[in-house]
Amino acid sequence: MIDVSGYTKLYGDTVAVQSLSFHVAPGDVLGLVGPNGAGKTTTLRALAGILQPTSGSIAVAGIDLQSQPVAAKARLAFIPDEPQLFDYLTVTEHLQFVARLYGVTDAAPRIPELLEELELTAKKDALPPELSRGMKQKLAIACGLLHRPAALLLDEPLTGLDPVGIRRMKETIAARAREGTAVILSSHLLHLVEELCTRLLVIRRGQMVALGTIEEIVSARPDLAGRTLEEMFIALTGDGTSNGSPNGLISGAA
Ligand SMILES: Nc1ncnc2c1ncn2[C@@H]1O[C@H](COP(=O)(O)OP(=O)(O)OP(=O)(O)O)[C@@H](O)[C@H]1O
Repeated sequence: MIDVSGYTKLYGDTVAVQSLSFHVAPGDVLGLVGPNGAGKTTTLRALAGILQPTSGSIAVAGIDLQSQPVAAKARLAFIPDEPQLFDYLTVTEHLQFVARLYGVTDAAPRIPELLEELELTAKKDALPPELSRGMKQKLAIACGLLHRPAALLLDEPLTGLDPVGIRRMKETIAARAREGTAVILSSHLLHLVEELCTRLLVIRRGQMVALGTIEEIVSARPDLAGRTLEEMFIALTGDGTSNGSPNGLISGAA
């Protein structure tokens, strides 16, 4: 569903991401984790078609993002960590606008369903400046889900949500995966990653250091057995990793 091959991104002389290759199948939730500056946002923005790769290729639902950008983008949704909304459109108008952009034919019943799922019904006529940070985040996610994307890209999706909102958001993400959406979730919240993700992609300084299920990663690094995800993260991304070569840590690469 999402295929990345040799993705590399340079900013001038800075190598932000180097030769990243991975696959996310329908129903998979891939946790993209790494320290600050590791290249997670750069990777998500490339997958969303916002950043052009320096080299490599990306396909969504079998459609090449560089040669057919509009068709590929029509199959995905990218929810950035900062919600991008229109100040003069109400909550409902946002969804109606997105429905027209993406040609969603059943928007009339879908919009109230999504507003209910994301607990926005009471705010359906509000403008973004009247919404809290968490409500803005929920609206951005509702807009992303309206066209039933085949690939869902989420950058820190829980920012600003209250405990009930967090639980509902986790259910929303898990429900989309059960329906066959390929999900990539980038977060520093390792408990979220552990709970929702079927596989992990750990990057450090733009390079992949581990890919696979936790079991696959542990089988490539037996010294990580019995460790918490936080301890694994520190061992995989710290400067003093015990086995030296980052490439030796990669497991289950697609
Ligand atoms: N527009 C840009 N111009 C130059 N360098 C950039 C630009 N955007 C990102 N970088 C650099 O690319 C590298 C990867 O940054 P990126 O934002 O992808 O990291 P990240 O993993 O998302 O970090 P964080 O967890 O802090 O959000 C960093 O070294 C960063 O300084």
